[in-house]
This record gives sequence, C-alpha cells and structure tokens, in this order.
Amino acid sequence: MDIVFIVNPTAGNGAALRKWHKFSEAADFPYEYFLTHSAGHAFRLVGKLAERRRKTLVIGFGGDGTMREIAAAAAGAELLYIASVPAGSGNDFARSFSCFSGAQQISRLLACPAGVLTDIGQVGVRPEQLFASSSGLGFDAAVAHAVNHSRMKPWLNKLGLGNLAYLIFVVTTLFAFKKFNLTVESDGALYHYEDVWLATVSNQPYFGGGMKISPRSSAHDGQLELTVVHRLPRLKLLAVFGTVFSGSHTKFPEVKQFRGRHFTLAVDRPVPRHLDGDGAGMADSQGKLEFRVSAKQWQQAKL
Ligand SMILES: Nc1ncnc2c1ncn2[C@@H]1O[C@H](COP(=O)(O)OP(=O)(O)OP(=O)(O)O)[C@@H](O)[C@H]1O
Repeated sequence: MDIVFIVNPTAGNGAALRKWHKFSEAADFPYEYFLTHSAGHAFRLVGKLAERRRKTLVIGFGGDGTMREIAAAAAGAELLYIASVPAGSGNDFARSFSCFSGAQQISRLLACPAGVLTDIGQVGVRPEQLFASSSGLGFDAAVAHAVNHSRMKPWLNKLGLGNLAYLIFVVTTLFAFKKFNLTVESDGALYHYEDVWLATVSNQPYFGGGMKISPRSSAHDGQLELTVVHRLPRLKLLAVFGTVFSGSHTKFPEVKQFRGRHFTLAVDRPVPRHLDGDGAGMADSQGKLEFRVSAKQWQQAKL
C-alpha cells in the first residue's frame, strides 16, 4: 500500500507543519508528501491520487477544511483509504473519523490494511458541494466567518486557546446577528419556522470544535440530521450553547431535530452558509438549498 501525506501548512495557524516535521522524523516506512498551496489544492491532489488506481493510504495533516477536501475527492475512489492527524483549530473530523496520534500506529495499519465505507453529505446538485461533518446556515456560519477572519485567532491558537476564539465570537455575533425565517421540506412535508438562529445538517455529531450539535448522527447510517434553533431570546441562546457540549440542548423546545436522507431549506433573506466550518457564501430567498446523503461514499482507514 502506498502512503501519501497531505499537509496544510496553514492549518491550526502553523501547528500542522510543526506536527508534520515531528511526525515525519518517526516515520520508518516509505511515503510521499505534499504541502498544500491554497484552498482546493488538497482536493486536486487526492483527485490525482485516485487516478493512479493504486491502493493508497492518504493521511491529512490539517483541520476540518483540509479533511473535507480530502474526503470529498476520495468519495467513490475505492482504492483510497483516508485518515487524519488532527492539526487544525476545531478538529471535529478527528472526533468521529479515523485519526493517528503517532507513526507507529501507521506501521500497525500497514500490517493489516482495512477500510470502512463512510457517508458524505451533499449540498446542491450540479455542481454539488460535499461535507464530511456538517453544513448549515445562520448563526453558526456567521460565527465561523468571524472566527476565520479574525486577527485574534492566530494569537489564541498559538496560546492553545483556539476554542476561546470561538466563544468570544459566539458572544459578539450574538448581538449583531439578524434572525431569519426558514421553510424546511422533509419527507414530503413543509415546516415553517420564524426567528431562526441556525439550521445545521449533520453527518456526524460534532461541529464548532467539539459541540455535540447532533448527538444521534452517524456517518454509517445513510441518514442526515437537521437541527433548527429558533425563537430563543439572545441570552437564552447562550444558556443553550452551554449545553451543546454535552448534547443536552436537544431537550429545549426551541431546538428541533429531523432525520432523513434529504432536506430542502429555503430562507427569506440572505444568510451566511458554511461547509464543515469554512464559509460557503450566502443562501438567499431566490433559491432553495438541497441537502442529501451523497450516492458516493469515501473509505476511512480502519485503525
Ligand atoms: N497554503 C494554504 N494557504 C491558505 N489556505 C490554505 C492552504 N492550504 C489549504 N488551505 C485552506 O485552509 C483552510 C483551513 O484549513 P483547515 O480547516 O484544515 O484548518 P483550521 O481552519 O486551522 O482548522 P479547523 O477547520 O479544524 O478549525 C482549508 O479550507 C484549506 O482549503
């Protein structure tokens, strides 16, 4: 089996590159590695690896954005086995999917390679956007946008306080965010919600750096879960956020959850969107967003 490392040198504000240097010193097997140059590069690299038609273990050094690109490009490529070394800020991918903590683990996998087919979520149809963990719109996307563009984030990451950056922007965005109206189509029925904070579609339980937004989600059940948070006064939203880490926010009546293979969401005004925590532009009142489980699966390396 070939081994290829894909390292995003900017992930975790440089932590990925430092981790890679340390990790590679301990690697006593042959491998190739690539440093990504820009957004989209990991996707293109993995696409090229798929064309080689050789059994390959692809290990991403980065966070959720890097791993989304890798998993998306590996969807449908049956000879690629994917794992990560978590090296981003949030690392929700590594909370649910295979990750290595050291080079010795890789040697053990090589002795007996195996994979697990894993679902990936899809937004839109042509061109579709794929997400490994979650994609949504509203408050969470506005927070992700604010965190990713903040000058404070690199400093807090350096101090190992990346989650604090997220919490700071939860509070500041709380006062600036304009709620919206949402129509959900699920299983042929329509549901209307007013004063919506967020609607997030999940393929695995975690988002936002360890928040268990969708406790029942599994990337092995052919289903997605939609979480809608609406009609919550600002300060109560903070209280609900406090319970998301344990997953107990679902007991609040203002938190609705749906399960299905397919959801359509429509909003009444421009609302920011995210794909695995990276900004994905705006949803607007002109078009509907379709979320579904992709027909293609990607293969996690089985540790
Ligand atoms: N050389 C590069 N320069 C700038 N951006 C890059 C480069 N290589 C990859 N990227 C982009 O950086 C984005 C952010 O990376 P990633 O999500 O892995 O790290 P993070 O934001 O630190 O972690 P997390 O998403 O877990 O919080 C990815 O979406 C990827 O497309």
